Amino acid sequence: MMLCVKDISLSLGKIKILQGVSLEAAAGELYVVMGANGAGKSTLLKVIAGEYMQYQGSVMIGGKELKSLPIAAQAHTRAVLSQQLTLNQPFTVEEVVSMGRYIYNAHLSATDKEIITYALKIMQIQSLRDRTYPTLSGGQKQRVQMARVLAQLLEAPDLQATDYTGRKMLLLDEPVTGMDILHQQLSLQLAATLAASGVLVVAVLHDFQLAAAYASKLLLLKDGRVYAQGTVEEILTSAHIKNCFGVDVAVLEHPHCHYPLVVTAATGGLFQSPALKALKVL
Ligand SMILES: Nc1ncnc2c1ncn2[C@@H]1O[C@H](COP(=O)(O)OP(=O)(O)OP(=O)(O)O)[C@@H](O)[C@H]1O
Repeated sequence: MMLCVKDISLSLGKIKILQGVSLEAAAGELYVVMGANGAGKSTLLKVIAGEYMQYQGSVMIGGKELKSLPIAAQAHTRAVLSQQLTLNQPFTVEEVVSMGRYIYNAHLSATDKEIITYALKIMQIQSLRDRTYPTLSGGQKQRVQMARVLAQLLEAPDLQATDYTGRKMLLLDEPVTGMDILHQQLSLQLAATLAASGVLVVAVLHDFQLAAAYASKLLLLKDGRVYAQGTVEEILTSAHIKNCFGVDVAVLEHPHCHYPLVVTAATGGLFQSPALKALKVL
């Protein structure tokens, strides 16, 4: 098992953010974390990324306790796309993507440069390479960030040439926020392709359809605890979604695809009187 999180708890200030969270994910999986705003998804990802070392419990990556791994070794094994990354300095797109390679060498080799160009191409941002990052649109920025983590992860300018099994982990926190439908699909297909090459991918997603189509395993968090984990069919049920998100949905069989369709059952119902009481608005 490449990633084994056992009974972790984390408090920030006086608030318990995560309580008794456990999960296991193997190399090659596309492991999706879902849950309502504030459920603890980003915090869980940050713990796995080594950003909060004061957690209780254990996080084993490739058989080693996270706390015992030197920072450089961590950066070489995993790439992280964080939520709400702010970068206000006028770096160009190419410079931002290059940051993914500087963790290996202070001077970029010919291979590093090929990987950077390849990542720009995969995320379809070559035409933006000389633009400054702060001037980009939200979805364009997110594509640049995907290209940066891709550049960090790859060992060759090719998606499928290398077997990354047991060596690389990709952590994506809401990677498709602001992206149009093409680039959402492109990003998840990229994640799935990397998973097929042995990368362990952990992604926080809010979109049920993307999760249904691409997740190999799903974890549902509620109030800092694991509410349920399992396959797409086990997790994406109308009862689980109602309990975690407070919304009535219908889970339908997709007419053409192997995954379920999650559709909201009614519009406007949240502002009818009993529902408002349940939401504690009245
Ligand atoms: N540094 C912090 N200090 C105090 N509380 C924090 C901190 N970071 C997060 N929290 C709180 O922890 C809880 C979980 O936050 P987290 O960002 O993990 O949620 P999330 O599930 O990723 O939500 P979202 O869907 O909105 O991104 C929230 O109540 C948040 O306010």
